[in-house]
Amino acid sequence: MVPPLVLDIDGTLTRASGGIDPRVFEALPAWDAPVVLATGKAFPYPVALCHFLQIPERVIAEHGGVVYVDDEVRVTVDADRPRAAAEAFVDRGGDLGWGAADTVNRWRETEVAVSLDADESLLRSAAAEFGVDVVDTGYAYHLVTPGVEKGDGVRSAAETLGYDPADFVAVGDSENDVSTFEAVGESFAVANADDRARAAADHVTEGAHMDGTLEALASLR
Ligand SMILES: O=C(O)COP(=O)(O)O
Ligand SMILES: [Mg+2]
Repeated sequence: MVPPLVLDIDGTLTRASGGIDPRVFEALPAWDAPVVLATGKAFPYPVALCHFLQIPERVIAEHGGVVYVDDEVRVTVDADRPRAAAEAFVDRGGDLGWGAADTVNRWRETEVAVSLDADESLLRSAAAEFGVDVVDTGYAYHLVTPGVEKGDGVRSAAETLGYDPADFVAVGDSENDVSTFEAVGESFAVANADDRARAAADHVTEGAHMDGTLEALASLR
């Protein structure tokens, strides 16, 4: 019997050059236990990935701001403080960095993502003023209300699915996966992971990105 999984997306199910690794389309539908996607991305992105993978929609989005498992959606926080911080950042000349349509934030319900090209010190000072955390995923900065973490989403998703969080095995790559690693029974950081994720994980894979994730999954079979 294989364990249920919590999988990060960016850096974990992607290729080094970005974009989903096509091997995901074999590995995840074939996994014989629940798979929960836990990401910093806005809610529709992991839902769409589940949809196109043809797996049940089990999603922790926006770092735990939105948890969606078994037809139950929980929005755990509002976006007021992150949006106020983002507005102050923009008023002072900052640029979120996603263009006019801003599809990165357009459907985001609980936080605001900012391009890594942004002026980091301007962003951090606006965030500090509004009491908002800046989470650096390696793919974007996220303005997040303190206390919102993927790990809480993992506990809530596990409960809905009728599992103990410790039954889950997680794979991830960055500081936004540390709370996931703390919530589950066993954790893998892929080789491209940042220092915080590596330090928090039970194992660090030899392979990077999806190679590392497949290595972790093989060790569980
Ligand atoms: O959206 C991001 O910045 C990172 O997303 P991830 O949590 O799936 O790695
Ligand atoms: Mg990631």
